[in-house]
Amino acid sequence: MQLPLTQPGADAPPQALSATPLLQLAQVSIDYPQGEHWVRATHQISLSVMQGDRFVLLGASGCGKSTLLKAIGGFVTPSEGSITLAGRRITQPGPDRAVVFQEFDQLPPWKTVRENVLFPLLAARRCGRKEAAERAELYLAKVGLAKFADAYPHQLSGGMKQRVAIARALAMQPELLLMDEPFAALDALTRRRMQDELLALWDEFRFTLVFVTHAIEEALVVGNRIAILSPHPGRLRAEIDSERFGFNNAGSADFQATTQRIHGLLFETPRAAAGVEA
Ligand SMILES: Nc1ncnc2c1ncn2[C@@H]1O[C@H](COP(=O)(O)OP(=O)(O)OP(=O)(O)O)[C@@H](O)[C@H]1O
Repeated sequence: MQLPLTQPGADAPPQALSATPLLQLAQVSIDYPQGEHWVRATHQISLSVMQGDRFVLLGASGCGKSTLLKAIGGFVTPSEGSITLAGRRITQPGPDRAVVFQEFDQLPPWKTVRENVLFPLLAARRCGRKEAAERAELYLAKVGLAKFADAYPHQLSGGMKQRVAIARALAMQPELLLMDEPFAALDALTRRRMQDELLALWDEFRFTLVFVTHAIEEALVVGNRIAILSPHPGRLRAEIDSERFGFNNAGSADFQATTQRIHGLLFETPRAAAGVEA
């Protein structure tokens, strides 16, 4: 069976043809200084993310996924190319992009769960105090943590901390939710549950997500589109439409075949990737 792959630089998938991309990366290269030299982390990557996409950046360790996400967040400046959000060039971090990281220590430990969600809302003047309080209650309830609003991060499990980070990010009602391997440090059962909960939140709020992972199955389940990056430096190898995959068909022949093909693309085994090489 042939995968619905598009080659790098090819047109966007059919459902998006008439829409304007929310996020656009055009020929983005990023270099880091290393001694007297520069090391290229990503090379001329072009991508378009549509409103409501669950867009996954998938690649092996060191291929530049986090670097690309940091550049979208405005924390890293590309050496060439441009990144635009709703037509505006990204040059610095802003409250229109909320980030959830992998690390459990992303929540200030001296603030309660409620304060953790409230603080960025107030600091960014995203809304007034009353609305901020209402948003904090709403999103904490949505991630199942209403009863823990007065707890401190050290009193929570890893999964609960990630739920707070997600509530904090969603409460900002950002144009883009950026997630950098948010579930990678969780045990397998919790990880799966968190993926499920994230999809349920997306069903309700339809935010636009850019999600970094190195796990093929996670990419297929979470994403509706997947960009596959090759390593050293990271280049766009292929783009996959993964809308049809979910937990309900994770054992299917189609799912397994797609997993194998992606594996071939990631690790450049020509046979496995036959017919879908970029
Ligand atoms: N601050 C930095 N300074 C110098 N080099 C860096 C820096 N951050 C990342 N790099 C280099 O850039 C390349 C891409 O790193 P990056 O963390 O983006 O990859 P990744 O795909 O997210 O990897 P992983 O899945 O292991 O987190 C690597 O070679 C890394 O060593």
